[in-house]
Amino acid sequence: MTEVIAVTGLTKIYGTKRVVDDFDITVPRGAIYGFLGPNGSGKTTTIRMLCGLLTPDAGQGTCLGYDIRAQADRIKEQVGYMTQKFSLYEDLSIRENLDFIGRMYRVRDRGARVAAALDDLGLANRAGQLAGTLSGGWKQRLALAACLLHDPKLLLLDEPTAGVDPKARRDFWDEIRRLSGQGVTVLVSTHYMDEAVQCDRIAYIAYGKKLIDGPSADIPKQVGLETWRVEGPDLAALEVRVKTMPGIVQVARFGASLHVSGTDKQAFENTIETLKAEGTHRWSEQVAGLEEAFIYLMAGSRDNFAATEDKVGSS
Ligand SMILES: Nc1ncnc2c1ncn2[C@@H]1O[C@H](COP(=O)(O)OP(=O)(O)OP(=O)(O)O)[C@@H](O)[C@H]1O
Repeated sequence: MTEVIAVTGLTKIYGTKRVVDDFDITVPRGAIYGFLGPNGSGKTTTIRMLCGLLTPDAGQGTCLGYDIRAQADRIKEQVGYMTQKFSLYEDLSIRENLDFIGRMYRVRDRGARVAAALDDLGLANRAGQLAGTLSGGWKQRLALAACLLHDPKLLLLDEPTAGVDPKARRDFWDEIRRLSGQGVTVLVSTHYMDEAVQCDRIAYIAYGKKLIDGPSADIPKQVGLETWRVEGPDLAALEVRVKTMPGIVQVARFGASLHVSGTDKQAFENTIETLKAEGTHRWSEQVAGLEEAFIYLMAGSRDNFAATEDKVGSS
């Protein structure tokens, strides 16, 4: 099986809200697939339908070769799911938590597996410490270790490093890369650019619909940003002025330069010509990268939950 997830038409409706709307996705084995999108856009609901925790209102397909409707229990056994909030027991010790998860999944050689996980984590000498006393970064490493105990073939990570410092995020991603290298497939929802750039493929979701999907390298093209880089004096003042000019949809600071982007080719190029003619700054055309595309997508995203509530309220 080369496709770990293959679903079409996935839909979930709560009341009058289609929180996931006709969602298709194919995830190849070993891929790191990023789910990007604003709050309330349906990422968690999608993940929960894929792993058999939630029954879709429409749609069909397979996850790990099992039917997402008829064989949800089989899927749950083989998936590692790390939820947004720390879901282990804060008043159990680190070892007790791992042992409990091992029992739940009926892990063979549980004692040895837990000991190995503690060693891998570097927590063997703190195994008796209560999980609730760990820092955010350590809690997240423990949660990852717990959801790996039963050797899942698919990892579903829902904003796994929210609120975790950059160093701990990097360590976490080193581990994810290592797992992916071993053939574990990873689906991860994220709001962070440094996580998005780690993904092989990206799907961008808003209002429950998938708007963009493809290999990370293709995303900037799909977003359709034209970008110029500008260097020179007083970039702060230039930034304020350029933002209001016709055809400009984004001005982002990259070190000692600005990246100025537009989507309407004609209007954008007219404005760039006007600015270049001023002769005060150095302008060079730039191939838009994932960073610009990510900033553009996330900046254009209102909180979908609030937006939906507005719509409901005003109707
Ligand atoms: N059990 C439920 N009952 C009613 N509405 C729900 C339920 N679960 C989710 N929703 C709504 O569905 C929408 C999508 O929520 P979901 O948590 O899937 O989004 P998300 O993209 O994961 O957001 P976030 O990044 O904030 O976690 C939201 O408007 C949410 O309020």
